[in-house]
Amino acid sequence: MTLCEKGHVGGEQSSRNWGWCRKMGRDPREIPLSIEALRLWSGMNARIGLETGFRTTGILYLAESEAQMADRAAWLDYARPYQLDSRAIGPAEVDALLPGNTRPYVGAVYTASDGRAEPQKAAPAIAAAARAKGAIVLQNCAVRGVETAGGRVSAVVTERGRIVTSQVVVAGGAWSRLFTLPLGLRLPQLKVRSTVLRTAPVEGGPTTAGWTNAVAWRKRLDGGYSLANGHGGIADIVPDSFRFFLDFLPALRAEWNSLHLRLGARFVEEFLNWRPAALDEVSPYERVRVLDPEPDMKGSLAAKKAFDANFPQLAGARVEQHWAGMIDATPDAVPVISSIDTMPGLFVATGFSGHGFGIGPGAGRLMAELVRGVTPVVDPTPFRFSRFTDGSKPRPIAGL
Ligand SMILES: NCCCC(=O)O
Repeated sequence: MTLCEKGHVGGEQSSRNWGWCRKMGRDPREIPLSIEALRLWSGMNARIGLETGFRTTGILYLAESEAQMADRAAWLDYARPYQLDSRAIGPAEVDALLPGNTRPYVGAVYTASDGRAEPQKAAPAIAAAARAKGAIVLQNCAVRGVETAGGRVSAVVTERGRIVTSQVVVAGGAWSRLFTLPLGLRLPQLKVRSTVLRTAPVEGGPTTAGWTNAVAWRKRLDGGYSLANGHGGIADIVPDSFRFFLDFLPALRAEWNSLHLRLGARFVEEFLNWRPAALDEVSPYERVRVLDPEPDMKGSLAAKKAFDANFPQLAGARVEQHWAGMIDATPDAVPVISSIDTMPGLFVATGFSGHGFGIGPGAGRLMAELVRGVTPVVDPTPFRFSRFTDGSKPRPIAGL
């Protein structure tokens, strides 16, 4: 197995996300895969002999009104068949889980068995373990494209030469749409810019992660907190926003109150530079080794302010870093983990829609099983690429 990475392992979204590993709040189509992912996370450090930062900390989705509590708790109906430990709790239990919290909540949905890992540690550690098992991990080695023979995958062309192969998995995150375009695929994928900050280590405070309307927090392995704004991020308007407008219209309607649309430099950047190149030319993947978008400082500082208001005893915690990442989203907010019917040997794993880190180990297992042609750990049907081409009209499930 050879992994080609245009930059370095853990350079883009795998290191830039919140670090949450959760079953709670998942789209029902993802619940079985998230259960498998949490099972794998819980044994990951022992399995690879390295520290990923995974800890079972519990996660709270907090409610500020009875109406919001009812919305949050509605998800429990989807989870019931799986007998998870997710449950609705009242204000007394919220207070017990959030020492020092000063904001009143009417309750929360709580999953004690959910947790977090450290995005900046996990992917490099897992890659190192794969290497130790014989995988070849090539960094600074962009794949420019895929070659076929008789309609089947026959090779990938990298900036350093050709690799003959009959099977390729495109797991390109925000780049997957561009990469699959010359392969004749119409992968409806847009990007959401999400900003996170981290504080210096601080004594005390909750170990349970929490998500309010204003801020999401989780304790870090280094003793600080990772914080993000409670809203859904910034959707930069780019040429693909127009191409996929109708595909994403239901998602846009569902997320209208939490997404911020922006027209700015990203439109020009993608219009000019996000274009397929010939395989013997320098590709966009070499020109942008690491996609490092501008953090949304206003939103990030608002998150810190909200966290400080919740936990005044932690307000002195210094902000060490703000960063942003590009979430790659599909119209139904469910990933693609799929073979591609029109090109035997081609597989795609992408579109994790902001939930990819937590579900990653399960997604990796499922993709590997599809490639090997063995019985998959969960039903892969919800993740098939062909839902975008067979007239299914994929859309998010209302209320999630
Ligand atoms: N963009 C949200 C990241 C956390 C999560 O959904 O698990």
